[in-house]
Amino acid sequence: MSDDDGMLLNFDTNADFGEKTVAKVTGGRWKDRRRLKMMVTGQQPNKKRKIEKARENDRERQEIVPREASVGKNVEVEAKNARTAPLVAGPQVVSSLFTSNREISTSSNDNARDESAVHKPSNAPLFKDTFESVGVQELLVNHLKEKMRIQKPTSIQKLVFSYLLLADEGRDKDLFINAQTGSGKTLAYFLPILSRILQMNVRVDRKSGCFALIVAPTRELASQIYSVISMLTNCCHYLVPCLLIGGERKKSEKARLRKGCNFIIGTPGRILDHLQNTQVIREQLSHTLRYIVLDEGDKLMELGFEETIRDILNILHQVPVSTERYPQLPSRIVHVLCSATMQNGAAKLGDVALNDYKLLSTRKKKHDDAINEAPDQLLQRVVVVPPKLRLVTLAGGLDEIHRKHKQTKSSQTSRTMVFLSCSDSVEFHYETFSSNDAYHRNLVGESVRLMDKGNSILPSFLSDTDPDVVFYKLHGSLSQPIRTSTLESFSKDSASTKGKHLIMFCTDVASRGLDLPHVGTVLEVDPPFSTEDHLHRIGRTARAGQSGEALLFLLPGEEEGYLGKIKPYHPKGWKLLKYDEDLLKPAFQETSVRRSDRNDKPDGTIHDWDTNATTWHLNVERRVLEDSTFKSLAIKAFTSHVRAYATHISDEKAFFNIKLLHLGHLAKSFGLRERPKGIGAQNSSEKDSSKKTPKENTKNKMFRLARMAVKESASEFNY
Ligand SMILES: Nc1ncnc2c1ncn2[C@@H]1O[C@H](COP(=O)(O)OP(=O)(O)OP(=O)(O)O)[C@@H](O)[C@H]1O
Repeated sequence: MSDDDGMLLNFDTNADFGEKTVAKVTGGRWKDRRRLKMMVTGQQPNKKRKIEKARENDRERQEIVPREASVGKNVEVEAKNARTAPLVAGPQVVSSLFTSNREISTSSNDNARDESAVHKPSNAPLFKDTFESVGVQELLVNHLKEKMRIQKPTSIQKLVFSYLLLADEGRDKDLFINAQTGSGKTLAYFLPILSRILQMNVRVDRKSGCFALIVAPTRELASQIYSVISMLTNCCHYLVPCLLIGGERKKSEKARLRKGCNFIIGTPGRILDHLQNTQVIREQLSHTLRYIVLDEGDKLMELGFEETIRDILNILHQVPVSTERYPQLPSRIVHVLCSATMQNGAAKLGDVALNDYKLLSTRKKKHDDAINEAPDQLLQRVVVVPPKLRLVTLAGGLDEIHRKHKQTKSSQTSRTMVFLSCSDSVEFHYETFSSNDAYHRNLVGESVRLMDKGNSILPSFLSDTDPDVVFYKLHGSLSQPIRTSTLESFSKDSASTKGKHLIMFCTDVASRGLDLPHVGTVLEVDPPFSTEDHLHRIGRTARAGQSGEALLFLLPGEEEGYLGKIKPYHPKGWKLLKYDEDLLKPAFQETSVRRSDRNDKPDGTIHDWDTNATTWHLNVERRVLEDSTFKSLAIKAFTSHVRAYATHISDEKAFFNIKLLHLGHLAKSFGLRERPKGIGAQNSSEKDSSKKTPKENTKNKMFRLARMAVKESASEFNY
C-alpha cells in the first residue's frame, strides 16, 4: 500500500522509547523495502558507506601523528595537531617496524671470512713482470709509466700480451678474455692492438682507415673505453678514436667519421645504424679492419642485442680485408670477446662471433662451468633485513659508511654506489635521501645534490656542521647529457666534490665495466638479477688491487637460500651482519631524531635507537602522506620494484619468488602504510563504484603485471 510509505517516514526513529522498536516493512519491491528499512534505522546504502568510510580513513591518515614508538608493540597513533584535531575521528594503528617480521633463519655463518688473515689483492699488477718483457712497444711503455702511472702488467694483461704479441700462433686467432673485475681487461685487449700498429713502422694517420671496432653494451662503458683509448693514443696523436653512441647527434658523429678515424667505439644500435645508413663508415672499415672487440660480451647478448650483433657482424664480414695494405697485421678479422663472467650469453656469442677461439683466463679452475670469483681483497658483507626495515636499514648502512668517511677525513673523496632494481626505485630513494628538507643544492640538473647545513636525513648529520655529502642518481631513463654529466661529476674531483662522500643510487646501468675511482663500498639493496650481475656490481669496488667493501641485502626466508648460490663466488667468505645490532643501533643510538612535523629545538634528549629509527621512518611515511608528488613516486617505485622482482632468471626463482613477497611489508619500505591499492582506495572506490566489472585482487594484479614484465625486455628494469 502506498500509504504505508508516508506513515513510516513520519516516525521519529531517534526517539527513545526505552526498548528499541524495529519497524516492520511489508509489501512493495524488495529494494524499496530495504531502502525504507535503512532509512528507519539511520543506515546508509553499502556503497555510500564504503566511500564515506574511505574518505574518513583518508582524513585520519592525513592528520595522524605517531605517539612514542615502542619495540615489540604496534605503534599507536593519535590525532595530535590541534588545528586539525576536530577532523580526526579516532585512533589508527600503524604497523610497527619491529613487529610481525618474518623470522631470520640464517643464524650462523657457514662461509665466514677469516678477518685475521691477510687477503692479498687478486687483481693487482704483478710485481715481477714488466710491459717490455711481454712485448709492448717502447713508446707505449713509457707513456703508460709517465702519463698513466701504470708500471707493471696485471696477470690477465701478461697472458694476453704474451699470446697476442709474442706467440706466433696467437696472432690471427679469435680470443675470449676472461678475468676478474677490475683486472685491466681494457688495456689487455687494446694495448696489443695499438702495439702492433705502432710496430709496423709504417706512416699511418686518421685517414689510413679503421683498424678496430669495439662494441660495448652501455653508453657509459663505451664512453669510458673511448677515454682510455684517447689517453693511450696521446702518445701517437696521429691515431684517432671515434665514439658512436645512442643519445648523441648522429650528424656530428657522421662529420667525425668523415674526418677519418682509426678506432671506432660504440653501442650496438648506433653502430648498426651507421653501418646501414652512413656510407663513409663502410669506406673507413674497408681493407683495414682487423679487430672486432665485444666488450662485456655476455651482457651484449643478455640485453637482447643478439640480433643487432649478428647484423653488425654480417655487414662487417662482407668488408674486404686487404693483406697487401698492412701485411704486418692479422690476415683476417680477429674477434675478441671480453668479460668477467662467461655463462649463457657468452656461450651464445661464442657461436655468433668467435671462430675456433682461444680462451685466455685467469680463473683458477679451467673446466667449462668454472666461474670467476670476487677479488680476494673485497670484503663482502651480507645482511638479512625484514622487508619493512629495508629503507631504515639502508639509512643505517649509509650512516655507517659516512661515519667512517668522517673519521678518516682527508682530502680523499669517498664514493658509495647503491644498486636498486629499477629506475623508479632509484628516483624514490634519491628523493628520499637528497630532498628530505630544503637543505640541498642542485649541482647537475636534478640528478646531483649537495647536502647543505641543517640537513637531517642521516643520523650522523649535525645541524650545525657541513654534511659533506653529495647524492647522485643514475639510470637509463635520464637523458644522455644528464647521464654523462652525472657520471663525470661522480668520477672527478672538483671544487664541489673533493673530500666529500659521494653516494650514487643507480640501476644496473652502472654495473658493467664502469671504472669509477675510489669506490669504497657497493650496496646491493635490491638483490642482483643473476649471480653474474652480482659479480659485476660488487666489482665496481676493489679494482686493480685496491681494497673495497660490498654489502648485500636479502629478505628473510627463501632469499636467504641465495647465499648458497653465491658461495662459490666468494671463496674467501663473507661477514654476516645483524641488521639491528650492526647497522641500526650504531646509526641511531646516542642521538635524537626529531619528528618532521614539529619544530622542537634540540634539547639534548637522547632517545633509544629503536625509537629514533621508528621516528626516522615515520618522517618518511608522513612525507608520503603530505606530499602528493612524493607519494606517487613511492607508489611507482613500489610497483616497478615488484614487477622487476619477477624478472629474476628462472634459475634463481626459488630464491626470488614474487608469490612469496609480503607486499604490505614491502610497501612500508617505500614509505607506504598500505599496499598502493589500499592507499588509493578513496579514489578508486569512488570511481569503481559505478562500474559493474569485478575488482581485481591486488595480489593477482601484481602477478599479472609481473608476468607482463617478464615478457617485456628486462632492460626496462635493469637499465
Ligand atoms: N697494469 C695496471 N696497473 C695498474 N692499474 C691498472 C693496470 N691495468 C689497468 N689498470 C687500471 O685498473 C682499472 C680497471 O681496469 P679495467 O676497467 O680495464 O678493468 P676490467 O677488467 O675491464 O674491469 P671490469 O670487468 O669491471 O670491466 C682501471 O682504472 C685501469 O686504469
